[in-house]
Amino acid sequence: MAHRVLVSDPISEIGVALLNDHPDIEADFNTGLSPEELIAIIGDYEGLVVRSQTKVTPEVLAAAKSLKVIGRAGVGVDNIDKEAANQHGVIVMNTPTGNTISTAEHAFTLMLSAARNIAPGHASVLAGEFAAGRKANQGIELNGKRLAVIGMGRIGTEFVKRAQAFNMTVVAFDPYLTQSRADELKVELADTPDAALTGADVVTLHVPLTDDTKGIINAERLALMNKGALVVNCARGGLVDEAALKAAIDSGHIAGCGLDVFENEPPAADHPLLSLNKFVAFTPHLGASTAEAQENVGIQVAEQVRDFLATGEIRNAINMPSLDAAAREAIGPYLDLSASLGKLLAKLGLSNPDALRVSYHGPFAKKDTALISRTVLTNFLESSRCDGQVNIVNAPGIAAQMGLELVESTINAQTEYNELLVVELRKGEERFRLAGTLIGSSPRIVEIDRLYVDTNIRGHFLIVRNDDRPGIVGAVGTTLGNEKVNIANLSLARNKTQGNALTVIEVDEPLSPEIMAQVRAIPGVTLGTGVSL
Ligand SMILES: NC(=O)C1=CN([C@@H]2O[C@H](COP(=O)(O)OP(=O)(O)OC[C@H]3O[C@@H](n4cnc5c(N)ncnc54)[C@H](O)[C@@H]3O)[C@@H](O)[C@H]2O)C=CC1
Ligand SMILES: O=C(O)CCC(=O)C(=O)O
Repeated sequence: MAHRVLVSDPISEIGVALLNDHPDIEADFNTGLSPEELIAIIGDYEGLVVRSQTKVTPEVLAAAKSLKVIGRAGVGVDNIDKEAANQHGVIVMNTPTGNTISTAEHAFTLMLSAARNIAPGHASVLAGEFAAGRKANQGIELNGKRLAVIGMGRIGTEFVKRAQAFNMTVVAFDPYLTQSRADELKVELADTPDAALTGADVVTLHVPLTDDTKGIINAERLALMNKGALVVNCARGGLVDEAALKAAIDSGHIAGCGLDVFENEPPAADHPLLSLNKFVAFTPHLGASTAEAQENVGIQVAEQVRDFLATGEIRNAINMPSLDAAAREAIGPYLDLSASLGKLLAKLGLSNPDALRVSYHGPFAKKDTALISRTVLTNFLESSRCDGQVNIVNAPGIAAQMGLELVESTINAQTEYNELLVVELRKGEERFRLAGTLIGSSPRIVEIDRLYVDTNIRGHFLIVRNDDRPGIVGAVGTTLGNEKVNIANLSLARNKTQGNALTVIEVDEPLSPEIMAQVRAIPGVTLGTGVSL
């Protein structure tokens, strides 16, 4: 059956066509839906493509019983309830690069427009007040002025390049900007927003709206800027305390602002900032509204959603490690191995563990291991809980609710294998571990509870713990033979000091409870588990 995708905001036609061109995808373009209308139909769809108009609320996600992926044609995902998406196991992807240049150009335009009174000057010409408009609208030169940039990601960096061409000096605050990158970009690195704003003539914002950044430009910080400064916001409305900005402009300390975004969009007609008529430029969230940007993000979002639904490839997910074709090639066999190790841990390991530790021995460091660890966790939880609610997106949240800590470690000590993946359950002082590796390119399980085996990762298995004395494995084999169960493979391991042994028998079909009961009744068998991986 085709994967159904709802495109609920306008994206470029080429994006919708890309989705529909795939034989396994059926896309419906249905925009302008009310929240109730969206809730009524979302249950039919596996994919949802939005821009910023559609609000993906917890109520929408609760109704989205088949939804697997939300694609945002743009950067900011604040219109999508990430918590609820995680809880429902829905991957959220954005298209981080497609609108960078358009948005940087727009922000720069707002700075120039506010500085040179383009909007009030334009209005005066239209009103037939040429001379009066000329007299009233003397501007501010940007040459040599100090620019503070809050957020030096993709858009911030592009803005800076343009500002440097205008001979502005730049100071930047971004907690993830290193000194060496700041040196490379020829910007002064500030340790705090306060340090960036002190003595600045212009501030421009290029950060996502989060609990940390909400209201990042407030009355105290505006007061740190030079008299006559400008505020440019082409990121998100909630970043600026609008009342504080209006008060600072009214007081004459701040000259004006260029805003593409407002705390509530559209702003009310009587919004206090809209009454300003000098050093202002307002646009209706147009940062990414160019043909080029919309084509870029429309194509990117369609390709990402299509590839995820058709092949499982994950690109630009904000709630999942990425798995593109190259990464899949590098870690694909380990994903298969980690899924089997997770399931086996659930069958053989400790009940109610406190921690699941995933350790990487050998040159794993060059691989992106986050997805391997998450695959172990997901399969462990899925096989332990049987409620069908666990998936790779919500597994960390479910583990946290259960009080199960996922611990990852990289171990440099040499093992007899080039790379060894060890998964271990911990409960107080108790430990239970499994290990696997690649032999050639084949994933193999090579250790069960510190006993060395060599077995496949897929198939039906009988795992027997028994006293290490003659005849027991033979008796197990006879029981299987009597029941016409074919043995495909057998791996034996023994612990001489403890006098016990472990046998992993691969069989052609799942073992019935009756056969398992017969196996467990064999004298000397201490544990018998049937597992299908
Ligand atoms: N007006 C419009 O139409 C558009 C608006 N946007 C907005 O612009 C924002 C930035 O976009 P990009 O540059 O592409 O994102 P990005 O992810 O490349 O850059 C964001 C930067 O903010 C930094 N950051 C995060 N928290 C911070 C904090 N507390 N203080 C300072 N820096 C912090 C990050 O380290 C990162 O470098 C988006 O989140 C979106 O909200 C993006 C595109 C269009
Ligand atoms: O035009 C749009 O879809 C809004 C773009 C935007 O705000 C973003 O990409 O974060």
